[in-house]
Amino acid sequence: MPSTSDSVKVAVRVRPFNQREKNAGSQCIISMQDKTTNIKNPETGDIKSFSYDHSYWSHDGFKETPSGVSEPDGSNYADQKRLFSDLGQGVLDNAWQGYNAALFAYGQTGSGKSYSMIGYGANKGIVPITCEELFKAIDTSSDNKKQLRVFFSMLEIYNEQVRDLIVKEKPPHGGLKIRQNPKSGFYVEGLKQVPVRSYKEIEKLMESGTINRTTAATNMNATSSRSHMVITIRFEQVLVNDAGQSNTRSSDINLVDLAGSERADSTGATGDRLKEGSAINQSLSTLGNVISALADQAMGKTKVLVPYRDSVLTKLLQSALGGNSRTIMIAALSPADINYDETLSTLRYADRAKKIQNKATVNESPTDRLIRELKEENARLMALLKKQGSGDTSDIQRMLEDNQRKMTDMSMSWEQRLEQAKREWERSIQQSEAREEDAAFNHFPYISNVNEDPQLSGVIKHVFTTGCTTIGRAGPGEGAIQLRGLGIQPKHCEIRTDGKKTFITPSSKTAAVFVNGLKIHEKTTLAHQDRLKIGSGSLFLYIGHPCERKDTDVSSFDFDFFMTELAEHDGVSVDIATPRGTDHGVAHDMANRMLFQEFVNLMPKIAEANAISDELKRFTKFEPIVRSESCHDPKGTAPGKEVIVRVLNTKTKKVWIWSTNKFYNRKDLMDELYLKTLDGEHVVLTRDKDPFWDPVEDIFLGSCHIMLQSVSYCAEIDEHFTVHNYHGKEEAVVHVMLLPCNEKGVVIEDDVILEPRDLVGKSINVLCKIPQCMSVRWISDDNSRGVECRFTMPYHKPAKTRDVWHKSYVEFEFKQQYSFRPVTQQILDYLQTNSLVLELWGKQVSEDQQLHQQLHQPNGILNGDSHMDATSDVIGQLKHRESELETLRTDYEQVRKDNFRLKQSLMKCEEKVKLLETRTALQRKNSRERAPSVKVSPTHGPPPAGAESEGPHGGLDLEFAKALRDFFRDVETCRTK
Ligand SMILES: Nc1ncnc2c1ncn2[C@@H]1O[C@H](COP(=O)(O)OP(=O)(O)OP(=O)(O)O)[C@@H](O)[C@H]1O
Repeated sequence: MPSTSDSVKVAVRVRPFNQREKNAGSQCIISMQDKTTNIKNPETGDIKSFSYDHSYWSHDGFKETPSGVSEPDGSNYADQKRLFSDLGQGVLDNAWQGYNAALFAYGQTGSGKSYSMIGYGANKGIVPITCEELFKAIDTSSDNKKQLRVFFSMLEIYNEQVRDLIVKEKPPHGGLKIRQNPKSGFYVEGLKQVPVRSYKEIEKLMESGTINRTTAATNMNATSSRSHMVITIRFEQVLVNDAGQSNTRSSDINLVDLAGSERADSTGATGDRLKEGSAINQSLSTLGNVISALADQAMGKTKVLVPYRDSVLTKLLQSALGGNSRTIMIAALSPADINYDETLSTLRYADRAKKIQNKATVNESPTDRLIRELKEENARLMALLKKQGSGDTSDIQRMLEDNQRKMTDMSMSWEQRLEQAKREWERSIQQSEAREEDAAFNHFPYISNVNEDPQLSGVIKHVFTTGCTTIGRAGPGEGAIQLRGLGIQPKHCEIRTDGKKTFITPSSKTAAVFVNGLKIHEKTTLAHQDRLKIGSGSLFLYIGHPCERKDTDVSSFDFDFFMTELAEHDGVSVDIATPRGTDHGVAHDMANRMLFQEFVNLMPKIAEANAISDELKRFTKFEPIVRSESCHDPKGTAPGKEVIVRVLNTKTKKVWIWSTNKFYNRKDLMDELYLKTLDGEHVVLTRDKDPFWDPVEDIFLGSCHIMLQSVSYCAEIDEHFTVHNYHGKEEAVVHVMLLPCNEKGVVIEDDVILEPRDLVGKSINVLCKIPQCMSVRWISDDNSRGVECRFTMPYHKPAKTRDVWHKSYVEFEFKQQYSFRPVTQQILDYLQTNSLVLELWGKQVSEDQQLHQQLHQPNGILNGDSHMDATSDVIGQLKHRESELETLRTDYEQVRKDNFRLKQSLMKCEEKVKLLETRTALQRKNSRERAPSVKVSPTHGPPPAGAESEGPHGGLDLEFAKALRDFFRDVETCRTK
């Protein structure tokens, strides 16, 4: 069979700026010459260059034809046609020759993967063009002796579960199973492979697959950027010779749109004790590991283990990566400076991938031989089944059924298979056609879904005919739209239209409905192109009555638009996104734009986490905060800002501060937990696996700046300073004294000097006192919080006051003497231009301590109405502890039983040994007394054949042999246990 050794072909493509990047005034950091791609570090100006098989410039230099196709404007702009002729055509040629082919798109969310693979509107991507061209070639093929067959399948991998996108129904619990065939490798059991006759049919299947994907994504709270989509086109050429023998040449073309690469590795979550826990990105990180291992192998490293088995994606694509396939990878790049880190990591990833060597073989064999092989395989499996007896044979049974199905398929004529598929699929395809026709979008107002992935936007539409429509989680009924997204209540809101006007009304105070970024509480009129957010993440664009639709272009109302609008209503843009051209310089300007982007990306995830917490009754509230570094900076002018997440347990009142990376990691785990609950699993988590829980920690509450200039003049400071928190709000008032003193710490009054320079070479002594802190907001009623002050006097070690608990008027009674000896000009300069930063830190009692306190407080937790809240809180915690204890008890009980059984077996064995010893001695004695011609049974091992019929004492020998056998079996059982 012909085979070729080929390295993976790699192409990179840079897209135009998106609206958000344009609004932020982004700079393009990518440039290309021929096959080389360069990236510029926006902060240092350093340039790194990479060379690939193709470098596609699609950033600018294009014009749009009247039909909406982007074409080069006399420039080197790489359009969709060029990508197809460079990459897609090769895939097709390979398929005709019988080679497997694979095409991957890799890159961060929104970098243009789907644009290259699937395309948008008139700009069709490689997948549709390849399918279209395949059918064009099939239709013009004049070879009558060849039968050409095409099969289509489409699946999605999310959270290591496989879903068939062609099937509307929910996949079985845990998703479709991955099985391994000793010859053909891994495959998805029960995945529909639909025989198709035309490109039109593929288009319909892709359309319905996209609807299924969108519905699943909204129901499961899974944005598509977290899932992988694999489309497989199987192309078979069956050649029948004059003698009627047929030969099948086949090719699997795998077209893979990968999840956004920004979360490919969990290193970002360093420092989080649960960083290894999540499976959501397992496929993507394993893909990276597989590519690295294969690249190492290609560079001559030996003993490299390629971890294909570590994820669903890499199992399914084993042949595409280092196996029997010709493979192409498209790395999609954002041009914007704010995405520098991510784009650089994509370029590095692509650089590694190009080293991989594949060994593609033509898949060709006589059909009869394929059937014969399947029959032989089944005969072998049957034999195995018999041998296995009553053991677990489900895997063998499944393989047998699978082979049987393949044989039936092969023996059916192509026409019969098409007919069967037609019957199966036509109804559902017709239904979706009918739905569109019936929808009457042209006559009535409607809402159209908006998704993070533009491919999934505008896929689901709900029309409002005159009257009232209820929206909610409750089952569909007359005049009802069922939405299952997060934070949607059974009856969430209603939309009423009277033929001219449309109104939306939330059904309760707690039902979250936002119109154009603003939360509404009462009946609100909707206007054409209004943006709706229902619950915590279901986004829709409202399309008004036909008479209102003056502007029909809705392309600008994408996910970004929604998020930016919501963020602006939260006051985010004003605070953190300083407009370009302000006096902070380019670096600061970029930092602000990055911060704004990070905040906007974080907001919807925070809303989802809050909704999950509500639904799972975890009493945890997440809040994004922009932390200014000036809080900790002695000059108070540090421009740096950082987005962090404040986490509050509303029951225990414990607070944590998480980095955004830690939050994203925990959010993955929350998503997994939520999915399990949706699947009907009752999950009891111990604390060490709980994404909502962490041990208590000290919390930075705020700081105040005390100018040190007075110290350099030996002037006293005795003032009350306001401690401001991250929001700039008053957190407490602290009384601080910096009093000039002598070396013994005795305060010197009225000895201010006029010229600090005179102090050079001498000493400054200062007594620092922090007597009290007042109006501390942090202190709660439940006696579980305390505070302390921390600061670092310049040129001295960090210091802190004592911690004081449960009081909002705190007496620290702190006193410490500091000396600057000898005073240098440098010290004086520092004192004259800097401040002492006094930080107020919140302390928290651990939950276990709190529980203990509550149990032992004078009135006891179980008495009195005033303790109701504390009581239910403690009872909740006790129940949780009890369930953990119960799990441990069950485990312990199991181990104890096993132990008991083992001991019993051992005792039995010992008894048998004794019995056997006695019998052996008796037998020896007997045989000595008998005639010497009588055979003696061996003392070890089973008796020889025919021993039962020997002599008058055969019965005793038999019993003896049986006892021996039992003995050996028991010893064996003990050993294996
Ligand atoms: N070459 C291009 N020319 C014009 N527009 C492009 C190009 N590439 C991408 N875009 C636009 O950028 C946006 C994001 O692209 P796309 O949806 O393909 O990203 P993605 O990487 O697939 O994102 P996701 O991970 O969410 O699926 C889309 O609006 C798309 O139209």
